[in-house]
Amino acid sequence: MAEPVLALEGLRKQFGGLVVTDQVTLSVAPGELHAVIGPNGAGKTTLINQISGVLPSDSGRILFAGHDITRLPPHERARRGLARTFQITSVLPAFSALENVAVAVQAHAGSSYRFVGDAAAEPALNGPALAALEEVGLAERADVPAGHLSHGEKRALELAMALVTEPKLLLLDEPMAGTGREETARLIAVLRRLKGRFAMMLVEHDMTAVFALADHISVLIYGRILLSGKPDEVREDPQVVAAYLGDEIEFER
Ligand SMILES: Nc1ncnc2c1ncn2[C@@H]1O[C@H](COP(=O)(O)OP(=O)(O)OP(=O)(O)O)[C@@H](O)[C@H]1O
Repeated sequence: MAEPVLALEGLRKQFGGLVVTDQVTLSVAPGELHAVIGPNGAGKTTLINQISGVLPSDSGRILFAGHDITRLPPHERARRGLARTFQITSVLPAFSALENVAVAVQAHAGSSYRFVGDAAAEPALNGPALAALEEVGLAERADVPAGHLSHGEKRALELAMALVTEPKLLLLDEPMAGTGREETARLIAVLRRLKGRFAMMLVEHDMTAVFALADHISVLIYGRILLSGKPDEVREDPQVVAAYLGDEIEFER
């Protein structure tokens, strides 16, 4: 079996007396989409924060592309190809969609390009930026100010901004949150197209999205992995259904 892109070994995080993640061990294979599901407060966002480095882990190890990154700061993890998407902070509303992605291309390129106020004027930035917008279905909206995009389009834009960093792993934290049915379907289609090219870890409450996309699902309950397996195994596990999925899963059949 190919070396996993990401391997978590016994990861743990405690806030005061509250153990939020505990003994979390899982791995994400190259090109695999691994979904982490679980009820509110299960520790999913904390886990994503531990992986991206925003939160230091109390114990356990994080291996990324075979290297121990447990103690590295977030920017160093990002530089190695660990991209987190759907952070509200990243989009500049007054800039066009294309300019936003061009700025991300520029940031990734580092000092090779100098920012002179109009990043999108630089063809070397525009080319990859437009290609990324095409990948997420936003090419026709390239000139629209990001602030005027719909909620789902903004999420697709954030995804395009992550893609230009040439990630080895995309961490997707509830990309479908707040999107309508149609936009969810569009985002699912985008992620399905990207599947196989990037390894992805998806934290998501929308079970339609999870079961449409995941190759592997881990169920987190009270910070611990209750079950990790193929979607069909998870769907049919009586413990999981009882603890969490219930009617939602009936709905997805
Ligand atoms: N910085 C913090 N300090 C103290 N407690 C925290 C902190 N961050 C999270 N928690 C607690 O940790 C628990 C897990 O939170 P977390 O946000 O990781 O869960 P989640 O599975 O992502 O939930 P949701 O599905 O609602 O987003 C919650 O009880 C939360 O209140």
